[in-house]
Amino acid sequence: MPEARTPLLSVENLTIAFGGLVAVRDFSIAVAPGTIHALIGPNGAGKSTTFNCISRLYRPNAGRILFDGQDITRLPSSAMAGLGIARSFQNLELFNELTVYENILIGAHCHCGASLRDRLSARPPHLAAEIDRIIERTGLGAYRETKACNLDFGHQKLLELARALAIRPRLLLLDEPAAGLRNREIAILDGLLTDLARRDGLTILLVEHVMQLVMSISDRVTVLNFGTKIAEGTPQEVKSNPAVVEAYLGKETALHG
Ligand SMILES: Nc1ncnc2c1ncn2[C@@H]1O[C@H](COP(=O)(O)OP(=O)(O)OP(=O)(O)O)[C@@H](O)[C@H]1O
Repeated sequence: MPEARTPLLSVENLTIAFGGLVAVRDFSIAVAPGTIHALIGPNGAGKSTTFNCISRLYRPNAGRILFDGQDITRLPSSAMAGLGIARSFQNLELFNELTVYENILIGAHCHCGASLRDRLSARPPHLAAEIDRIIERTGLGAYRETKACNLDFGHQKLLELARALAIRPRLLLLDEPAAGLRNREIAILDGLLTDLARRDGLTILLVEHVMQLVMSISDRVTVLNFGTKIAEGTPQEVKSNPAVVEAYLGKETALHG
């Protein structure tokens, strides 16, 4: 059972406040290697804040974050890629004037700390083959030389995911990867994420509102409400949990993905 394995990522008793507002309180989560774990909850529940603590953009007031047994709570966000932690953002963070290939190339070079220009000019052949594999896998084959700004929204989202994959992560943190996607694109994302976890053994933690995707791909689901964990379990367990249904009251249909 995946749940019994030593977690790749553990968040222990995380608390973070903005002024007087406690955004996340005493929150813990354990993400087993090779699994897909979803973090869900109503708007303002603290999901992105938790993500920002894990990827070291925010500094928690209390608690610990362990990656593969190493305490990363005080490490800078710039150290994450080197450890094998990649993330995508809710608001896309692409280089609009660069092509699909170049955006992924920059992701692939992120370990080396070189300038943007150096990263673009250094094109070792082994990387080219790897980037082309990522481009094909993420369904961007027809857009290799297209500038990011000329892609439609769905393909821009896939490009963000492709760039995250280029760092060869062990842990992928995805902030609302399905937001704004059409059903057909969600189906592609579903297949891709499932394949990355099942075939490549990648560990994925995602924040997502699209319940159709969450319920389809997740091994475990953790539910936050008002900064506090209110439920955790398999998609089926979480879906029928009264506290979860109540948190989503008025939005119950959103849970039946
Ligand atoms: N940088 C910040 N400064 C002040 N308050 C913040 C900051 N970031 C988040 N918050 C507050 O913390 C709470 C949790 O916000 P957060 O964005 O983590 O929720 P969320 O679950 O990701 O919501 P959504 O699903 O709408 O993205 C909210 O009340 C929000 O206003």
